[in-house]
Amino acid sequence: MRTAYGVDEVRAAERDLMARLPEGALMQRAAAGLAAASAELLGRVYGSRVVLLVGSGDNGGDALYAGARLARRGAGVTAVLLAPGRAHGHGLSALRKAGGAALEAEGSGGGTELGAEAALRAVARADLVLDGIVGIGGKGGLRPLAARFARAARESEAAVLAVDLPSGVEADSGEVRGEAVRADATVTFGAYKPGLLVDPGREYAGVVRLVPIGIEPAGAPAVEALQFADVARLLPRPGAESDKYRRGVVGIAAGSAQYPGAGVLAVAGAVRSGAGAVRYVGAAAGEVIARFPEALVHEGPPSHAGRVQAWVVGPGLGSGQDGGRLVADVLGTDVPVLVDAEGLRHLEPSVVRARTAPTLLTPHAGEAAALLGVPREEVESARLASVRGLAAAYGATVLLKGATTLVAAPAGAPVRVNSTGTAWLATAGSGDVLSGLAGALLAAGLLSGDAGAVAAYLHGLAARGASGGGRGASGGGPVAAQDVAAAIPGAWREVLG
Ligand SMILES: NC(=O)C1=CN([C@@H]2O[C@H](COP(=O)(O)OP(=O)(O)OC[C@H]3O[C@@H](n4cnc5c(N)ncnc54)[C@H](OP(=O)(O)O)[C@@H]3O)[C@@H](O)[C@H]2O)[C@@H](O)CC1
Ligand SMILES: [K+]
Repeated sequence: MRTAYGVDEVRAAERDLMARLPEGALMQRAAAGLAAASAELLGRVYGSRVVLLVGSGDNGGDALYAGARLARRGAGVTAVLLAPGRAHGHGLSALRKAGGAALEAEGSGGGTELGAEAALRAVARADLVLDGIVGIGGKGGLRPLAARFARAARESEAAVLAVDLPSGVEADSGEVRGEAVRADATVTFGAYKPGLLVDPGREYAGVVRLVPIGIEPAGAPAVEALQFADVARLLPRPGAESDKYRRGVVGIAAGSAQYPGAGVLAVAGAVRSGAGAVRYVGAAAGEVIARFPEALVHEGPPSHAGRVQAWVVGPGLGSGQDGGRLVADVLGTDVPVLVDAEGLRHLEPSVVRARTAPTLLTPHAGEAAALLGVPREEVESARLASVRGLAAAYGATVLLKGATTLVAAPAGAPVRVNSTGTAWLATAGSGDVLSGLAGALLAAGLLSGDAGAVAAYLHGLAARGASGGGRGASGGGPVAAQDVAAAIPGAWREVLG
């Protein structure tokens, strides 16, 4: 499991350790990790041009000490001081002693070159820029001078390495207000911060490397990401004695005369995901049976369809009264229910809260915005707060779709983040497949938070497999939703194998 801790937890762990170590020891560990990552990005340190963007806190101190190490190895290192009188004193001395220079980006203080213009020219000419403007002490959006240098770093050809986290990204949430540094890589210290795993912050961080400096945050992480081994542990495996009921019967109430395909794709996701049997209720029974003769189709309300261990309701339902009746009927059962897509339009918080069995809601940003009564942009810019808010309001587990998927439980457990997906996955019908997949896992007995996170993981992996993109998020070619469903068994084998 990859875990990420909030600023308060990291600070508390730092205090505990600092009390037992000589002064400056943690900063030296951080600087050593930064210098090693810098050397990797540069390829050759000797003769390279390195610029340090140095703010007024310890984040800038880390950059200065790393710069001193690089200067000793023959790099030409220039520190750009954004708050000249307040830069980390010992770090600045160390840099100067190692042969590095400093420019003052503000005011008309001393130094060999003056003013922001010279500093901006240095950034434009650099091979590597180290972003030590702010770390976990950052508050609000970047101030104007810092924002100007964040832009300059982005416009320069230099590789950009963020110290602890890209300046302008909120450590606890991944929110970005205005300008932020866009890094090719980030070296983070002691623990991942939520903002490095959650969009939009994640996109600014590039490749993230964790440098252990000895701190061990206590308590539950704020955010966690399942890894291969975690998913393998959670995946249901049929035993010799398993019959279809033990494997789990999943019910799918989806599709309409207008959108029969959504019903077919939700069934496809469930059939490919280990369900013992799939029952289908809805207007696309003919299409479903034609494609999946193994499905059991029923007429009448879902609650009369026979034994089911979990229901999926919503994909492709019309928004009319029929949809509302179907959702109400399914929510009235005492088994786990997943509500997706049009089904989400018929939700009453009080009805969901009153359920005794788990409910899993799977909105994309637009649907989440409608549920919260806010504009879509607000959900996209504050994804962590949005998913937590929805889970609390509905007393349900919520899976918020996106380039990274977030899964929040109502009782405030760590939010699960998944980034196995690929940009090719943003295609019509892929959400329907996800609902069938997650429904099958619910029917197999997984807890709703596990079912959501494991489904998101497999769905992303299947899409990568189908797109031929390997394990990278941007490779490969187009995929259709049915290709994703067909690739689920392969993704499953990959995890177990
Ligand atoms: N945790 C650990 O174990 C270890 C942590 N270490 C390192 O320490 C870092 C934390 O250092 P920190 O506490 O000194 O805060 P930091 O991030 O440098 O920023 C504070 C300064 O920024 C300023 N500022 C604030 N907001 C701003 C904005 N929007 N735009 C512009 N400026 C803004 C603010 O200015 P002020 O408000 O005071 O005017 C203040 O002076 C951490 O990220 C890691 O790199 C390592 O050395 C190893 C061990
Ligand atoms: K930084």
